[in-house]
Amino acid sequence: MKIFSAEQIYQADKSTIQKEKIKSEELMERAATQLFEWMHSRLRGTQVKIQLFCGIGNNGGDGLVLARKLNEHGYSIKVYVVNYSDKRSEDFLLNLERLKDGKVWPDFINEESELPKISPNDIVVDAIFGIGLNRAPDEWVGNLIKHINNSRAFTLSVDVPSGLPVDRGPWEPSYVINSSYVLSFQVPKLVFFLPRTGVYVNQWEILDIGLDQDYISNTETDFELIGRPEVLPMYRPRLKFSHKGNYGHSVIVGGSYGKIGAVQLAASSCLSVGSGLVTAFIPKCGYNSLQTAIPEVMVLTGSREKNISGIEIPFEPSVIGVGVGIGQDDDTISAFGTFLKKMDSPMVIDADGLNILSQNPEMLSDVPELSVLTPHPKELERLIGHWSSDFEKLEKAKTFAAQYNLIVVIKGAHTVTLFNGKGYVNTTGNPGMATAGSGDVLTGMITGLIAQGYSTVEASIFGVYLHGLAGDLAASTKGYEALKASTLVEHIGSAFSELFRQPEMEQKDKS
Ligand SMILES: NC(=O)C1=CN([C@@H]2O[C@H](COP(=O)(O)OP(=O)(O)OC[C@H]3O[C@@H](n4cnc5c(N)ncnc54)[C@H](OP(=O)(O)O)[C@@H]3O)[C@@H](O)[C@H]2O)[C@@H](O)CC1
Ligand SMILES: Nc1ncnc2c1ncn2[C@@H]1O[C@H](COP(=O)(O)OP(=O)(O)O)[C@@H](O)[C@H]1O
Ligand SMILES: [K+]
Repeated sequence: MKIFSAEQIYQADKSTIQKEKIKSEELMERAATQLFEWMHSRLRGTQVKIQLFCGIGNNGGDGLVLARKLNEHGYSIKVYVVNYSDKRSEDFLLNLERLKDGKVWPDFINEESELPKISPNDIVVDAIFGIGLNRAPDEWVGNLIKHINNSRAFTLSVDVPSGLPVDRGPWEPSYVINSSYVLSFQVPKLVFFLPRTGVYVNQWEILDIGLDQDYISNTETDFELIGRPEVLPMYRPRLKFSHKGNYGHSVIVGGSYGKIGAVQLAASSCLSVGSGLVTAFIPKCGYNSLQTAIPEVMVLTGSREKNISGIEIPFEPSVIGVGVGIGQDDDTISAFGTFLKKMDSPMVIDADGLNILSQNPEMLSDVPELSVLTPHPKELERLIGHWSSDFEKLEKAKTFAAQYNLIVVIKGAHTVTLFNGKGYVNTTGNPGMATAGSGDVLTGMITGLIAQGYSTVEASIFGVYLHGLAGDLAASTKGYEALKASTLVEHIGSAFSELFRQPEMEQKDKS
């Protein structure tokens, strides 16, 4: 699903109005009707107090239309207009009149007003600012936002949490609504998925308000949300008369004394994702444990006992995944540098492989183009330097990826894969995956997919999705805390099956 910028959403809006020959107020009515139906289908007339805080733009207009509809259906409502500017939008004004026609008179809140009482049992509708926010809210509006947050009432945000700009970080982090639920129009907003701004959004859902589909499909976006519909077409079915030679030979290079487990996890996930053959290249100390733990994996050892000091692979592998548990001994660093110089086909680089690159940036130009780098935020910071907002991070990482023609997978709650100026935002995964070794599993999975013929960018997007899905399936039986990286590996198979689960089967399961 495409993630639009605010500018593109306004364009979609315009294009819909022109094409359907409707007025903007009709689009607002359509949007707010969706909001109303969402609430009404859940509340079914329950007499809970609903406090609606409406700004003076179109987001506020949506709130006013919703208030009118709630009122018509007998809900107990209280409407406030947060009067932060004289520049009221036309559709706001029109709907203010319509609300008054229905004998609802809002209270106007300004700098002098007392803060209204909000009980934790109330429902707050947050329609103060939408995607039109273009500067920090004034202090008194910020204080109102803080007051709403402190009330602990269920807060339903219209389109976006008020105070959260959609194309940058907030000016003042405490002047943003902490939304219990965001009902966002037509397209998801990037800020919902980034670590510093996603925290304002507990849950979100898209309401289809029928914006122009032609515009949506013909418009290129900088970011795309990756769900099942996006990854299914990437899947490469296994053929009946195929053999292991058709699915590639992966090599996992890594490990050092005390960190052989990282290679074990990567090699075993590489096999589980379907690589035909897997060889691990490790220091001698890991030979027995690895051979014992995973009989399917072939093991090559370097000349040293405790670390890798030279990387020699006596055959032509389909792909190499390097770096997990490899450490940063001087001779490992120089072995890695020599190895990069020899290599010309794309590889996957993780963990200390990345740390070696950040400390020896001259090696970056030897990384084969289209290779995949899988940093967690700390590793990324070492590679690209500090950032002051998620947006700056993405820009810097994009520039870095473009400079070396690489794929950069920024791991986290919503892993973002960057390639060719575009970001692919993952939707699977859960906090149970914040556990030792889960990144090693991802490295093995991406490597194993490349071995089978997936392009490196597809392997990254698909691998990240499957990895998160395996995590979600694992969490559904193990919970978050008990989830271990090896449990992720065990669930890779069911993650594949889950991809092909039919909606009918899901329905049956529920009944
Ligand atoms: N296509 C769709 O998806 C549809 C969208 N719809 C809805 O429209 C919403 C966008 O509405 P919007 O453009 O009127 O902007 P909104 O967020 O209400 O802000 C109002 C104005 O406030 C101002 N302002 C900005 N920052 C400020 C600040 N800090 N302190 C004080 N003032 C500030 C700024 O005006 P300025 O003062 O800069 O001239 C701004 O224009 C969208 O989120 C959705 O809910 C639906 O109705 C139909 C279909
Ligand atoms: N809160 C979370 N939600 C979803 N996925 C997560 C979360 N925390 C971590 N992950 C995933 O788990 C993996 C952790 O990788 P990493 O930090 O490299 O772990 P390790 O170095 O221990 O192997 C990444 O793929 C990341 O996306
Ligand atoms: K809002």
